[in-house]
Amino acid sequence: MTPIRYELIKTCKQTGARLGILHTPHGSFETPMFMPVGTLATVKTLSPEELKEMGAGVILSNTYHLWLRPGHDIVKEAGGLHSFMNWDRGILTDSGGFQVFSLSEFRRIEEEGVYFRNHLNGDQLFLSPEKAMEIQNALGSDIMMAFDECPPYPATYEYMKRSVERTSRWAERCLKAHQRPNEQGLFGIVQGGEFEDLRKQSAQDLVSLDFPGYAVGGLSVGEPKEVMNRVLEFTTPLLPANKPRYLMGVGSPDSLIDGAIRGIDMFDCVLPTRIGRNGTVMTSEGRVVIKNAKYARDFTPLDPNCDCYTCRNYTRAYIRHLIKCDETFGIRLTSYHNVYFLIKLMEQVRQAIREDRLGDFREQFFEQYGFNKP
Ligand SMILES: CNc1nc2c(CCNCC3CCCCC3)c3nc(N)[nH]c(=O)c3cc2[nH]1
Repeated sequence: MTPIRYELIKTCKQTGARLGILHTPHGSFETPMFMPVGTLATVKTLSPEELKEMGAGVILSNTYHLWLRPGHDIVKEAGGLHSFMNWDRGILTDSGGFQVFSLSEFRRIEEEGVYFRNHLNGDQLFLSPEKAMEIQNALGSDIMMAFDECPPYPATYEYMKRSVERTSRWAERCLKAHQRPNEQGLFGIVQGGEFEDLRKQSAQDLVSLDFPGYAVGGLSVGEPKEVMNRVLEFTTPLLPANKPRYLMGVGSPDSLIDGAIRGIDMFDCVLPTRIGRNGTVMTSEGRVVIKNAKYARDFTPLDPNCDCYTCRNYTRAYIRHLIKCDETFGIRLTSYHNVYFLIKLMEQVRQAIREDRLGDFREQFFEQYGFNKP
């Protein structure tokens, strides 16, 4: 029996968003949830204790990166990723498909797999469904992702159709290569771009293989937000209501709320730590670029409505000073706040679902954050 189980608690009467619990071998966590990204076996600058205190449940890592460095064999020898990085809650690993397309040039896609260059030293590499499963098996993640192609945006219908069919064949090969289905859950990834019939074909192919969970891939690749929302509107209903739905690579606060409203349960995004590293923070009143001179004598917290460690103890002026001086403590404070902000945003989304008012919450949040400003 699969170690991953989704429990639907209730549906928001105002929007249709779902409140659920994701049960994993490393704990049970409420959804909708935001999953911090820990590419190289660390959520950059933050400790596991800090992640726990802010309420992180599942974090992400990646087949491609850990295969290259330190090597999945070393992680396996350490007893798997949980012990290697001292994280005893949930871990989801992406299959490397996306990274091959986003990090590497000169790639060649064949039926057997993808030939590409190591983005660190230019060596020729080959990744396949079987190889991606071997690596994720060694990493010991609670949730593995099928090896897929995330096509570029935009792509022609013909290209997208061939890609969807190959991704479905690759998903089947992943299932066959799955060595420990009772210990690790494997999610299928729905592709098809913005073409409704291809999304339907992809979803039907994958649902017929009965995965414990499904991801909506191929989005947040440069398409307008209206396109993403439209694709979600006709894709999530194709997925079983009793299985978790993961929207890959999303995202900004508005996209998290709009994704939850369209039936998504799980999100991941590098945004909080990535923009945090250049001193940009998400606050309840919109983005703050802390290097801006206007904060030089601003002795208030990053976000007046935030109770995180950073906002309780430090001022904008101090954090601006650290970031401008390239002091490491500065990016720790901004990263902590940004991850905390998205995790707490999802707590507010879950509370709004409990009280059947996620539509009202969306209005109020968008207004305060400034998403509705023309
Ligand atoms: C940012 N937009 C976006 N990301 C996508 C991703 C990556 C999701 N994030 C994974 C982390 C990235 C950093 C390292 C750790 C794993 C996608 N992944 C896959 N496999 N397929 C997609 O269609 C797919 C589509 C995506 N769109």
